[in-house]
Amino acid sequence: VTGSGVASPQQYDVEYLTPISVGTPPLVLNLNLDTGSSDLWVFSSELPPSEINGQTVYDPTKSTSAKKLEGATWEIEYGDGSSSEGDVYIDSVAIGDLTVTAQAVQAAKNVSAEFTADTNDDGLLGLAFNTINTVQPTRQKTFYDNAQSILDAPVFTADLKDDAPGRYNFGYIDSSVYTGNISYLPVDSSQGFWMFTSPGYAIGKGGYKITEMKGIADTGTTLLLLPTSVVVAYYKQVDGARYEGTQGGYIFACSATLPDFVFAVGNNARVTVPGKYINYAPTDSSGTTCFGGIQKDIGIGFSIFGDVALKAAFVVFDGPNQQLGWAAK
Ligand SMILES: O[C@H]1CN[C@@H](c2nc(-c3ccc(C(F)(F)F)cc3)no2)C1
Repeated sequence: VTGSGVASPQQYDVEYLTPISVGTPPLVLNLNLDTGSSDLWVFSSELPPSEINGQTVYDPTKSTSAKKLEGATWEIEYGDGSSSEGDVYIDSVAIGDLTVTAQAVQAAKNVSAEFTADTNDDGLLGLAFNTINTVQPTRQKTFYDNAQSILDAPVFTADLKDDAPGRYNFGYIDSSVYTGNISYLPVDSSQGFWMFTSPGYAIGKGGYKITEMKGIADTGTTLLLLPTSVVVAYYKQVDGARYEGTQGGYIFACSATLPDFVFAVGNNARVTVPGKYINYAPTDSSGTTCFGGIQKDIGIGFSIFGDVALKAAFVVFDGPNQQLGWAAK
């Protein structure tokens, strides 16, 4: 079995949403597929109406295949401080032709203001490792983990694009959407993430710099968060760029030319992030000052290769072999 879902960018590619069917009859929810977490949670009829603002809600009492997981609860907090919590139902979940009949669907009873404000996002579908699922007293498996036994190949791929629809594929590698070879790196899943180490980088036409960057492939994070030394070196190449505490990062004139950022995957493969992707978005409606797509990873404990980096590559997530594949496209 295989499955495929379109990944539609929201404004400024801040996140990508994929249509997922939940329950019987199938209810289509637009979920944020997040390789940096492992909970599948949805806006639900159990929320206070004040916390719903246009989202489609899952009502388990309307799904003939829903079964309450008695006594189970969950609560999660994301990197930006947003959060949600609720209870759990076992129900059918499908992405394209791929159906998992007994998937833990975490119904939200409360969501933080950031989620209420994100009107197109009906919830998240976590694609990291089961060990960081937050359901108590018994953690639940991710959609990908549940699907592995029926998938043609036990992998999923991410093909995110700059301001254009991309795709998440499950169970196969579509060789028509990437160029050259796929370079595989070992994954350290001990913290529950798709964590890998890039051995070095280059900035624009500059020389290659050997420096280990240990980070996670995280489709749910918008930007590319890197070690301070790398970020300082990058913005030294951008005239007028400066760190602006009140904005929370590096900013520059929107008219600035940004160099490409190249990171190594293994010892002889490279991913080139076009400078255009690193001119992330205006900081205000005047559009004179722009916010950088590369920022510091301070306080996280590792780097985060978010959408700014991932949309420059075709990425293969291979759980059973604990490896990440990277290809140009
Ligand atoms: O926690 C790490 C795991 N992956 C990253 C992630 N962050 C979000 C997120 C989505 C939507 C919102 C909101 F709508 F603005 F509230 C907030 C955070 N989704 O994945 C960070």
